[in-house]
Amino acid sequence: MIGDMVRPGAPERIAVQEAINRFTAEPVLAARDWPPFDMSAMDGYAIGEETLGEADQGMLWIGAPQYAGAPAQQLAPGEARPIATGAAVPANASAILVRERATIVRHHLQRPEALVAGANIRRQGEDARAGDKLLEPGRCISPALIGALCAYGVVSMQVCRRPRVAILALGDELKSVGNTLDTSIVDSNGPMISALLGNAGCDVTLLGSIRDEEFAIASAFEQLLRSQFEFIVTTGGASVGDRDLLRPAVERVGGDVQFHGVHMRPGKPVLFATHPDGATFFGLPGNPVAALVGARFFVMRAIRARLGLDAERPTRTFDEIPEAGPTRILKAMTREGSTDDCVEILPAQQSHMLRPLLSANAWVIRGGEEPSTLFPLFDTLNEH
Ligand SMILES: Nc1nc2c(c(=O)[nH]1)N[C@H]1C(S)=C(S)[C@@H](COP(=O)(O)OP(=O)(O)OC[C@H]3O[C@@H](n4cnc5c(N)ncnc54)[C@H](O)[C@@H]3O)O[C@H]1N2
Ligand code: MOO
Repeated sequence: MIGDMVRPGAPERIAVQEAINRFTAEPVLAARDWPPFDMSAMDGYAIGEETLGEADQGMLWIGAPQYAGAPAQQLAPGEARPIATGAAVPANASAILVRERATIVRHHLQRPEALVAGANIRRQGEDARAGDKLLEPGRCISPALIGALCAYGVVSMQVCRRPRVAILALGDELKSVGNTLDTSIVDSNGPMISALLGNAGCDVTLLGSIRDEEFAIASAFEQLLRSQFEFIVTTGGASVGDRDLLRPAVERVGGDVQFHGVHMRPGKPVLFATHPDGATFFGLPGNPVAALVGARFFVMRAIRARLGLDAERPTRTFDEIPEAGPTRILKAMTREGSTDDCVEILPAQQSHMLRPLLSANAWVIRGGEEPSTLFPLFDTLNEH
């Protein structure tokens, strides 16, 4: 449902150097050939066709060196031209003799052993041709892709705008990190969700906490809607207590609740709402692991849709017969190889227990009449 209700965002054009971890919104084409000209692959001597045969007693005179960045003139008859790696190869040169194989006698190159035509020459366009389609939409730009695109002459590209996300923690009891007494509750969810979504490429504004008052929460929402945040993510106040005021506040500002409550643990009270102005609300439960699960699986599903990406696929599906009852999302540790025996469900799965997160690297999703599946701890989006 989330995937159908969140649309891909508008693209923007950015410089290739700025594109790390951004997602392409349109195909990216090579702007020129690579290599852009016939180029020497070695430091050595450019030699003409007539010198390719067996070594003989003849000698070639040594011309002026050809360095990278200089245009290449034709070889003269009987010339062997010193050439640097990356330098343009003269049009009538047939091969490059590597420097270590060259025998120089009185400023002349002794005719070399037989060389194959084209030896040590990188041909223009052998890696990419101008106009080749390099990337489809929805590709994450990695450091390697930045290097390749620069070489292929790409200067800028259309990428998805970063999703703009506001994060607000609900709860009278919450204090920000560093401003706590021993008995205070630290707003740990805000920084955690901010880190998770920031890491996934979102433009995140972390707002801190707000007291449990419907009017105050609704006014904060009004302001966020006016500021055109696309995603308003809250934690806490999502359940059924007297002071759980998320839902009435969302409805007060015109939010349309699509679902509130999911048959799963942790994360049961999660809320998803849309707003006629285009914003999306996620109300995540206050219990820290429930908040993490909600951000990891529900908010990230929306972020994927917003970036034009498909739903995430599990890294593994188990043969296991599903249990009855709610879907369980279990912190797990996988070891190299990930065979059945290598997936350990960690102890202490309650949604206030953070200790298993110190070693977990995966989630096992079990129950809900589906085969059990395995997902990495975070959806970094990078492999797609
Ligand atoms: N009668 C029922 N009670 C509860 C139900 C239920 O179905 N019926 N569901 C339980 C489940 S499951 C969850 S999860 C929690 C979620 O409740 P809320 O979303 O309303 O969260 P709060 O009550 O505000 O807080 C719960 C817990 O989490 C701590 N918290 C809250 N915000 C933060 C934060 N930003 N950082 C760290 N910790 C936070 C808060 O202090 C509470 O200890 O409801 C159950 N109850
Ligand atoms: O589902 Mo609550 O999310 O158990 O902690």
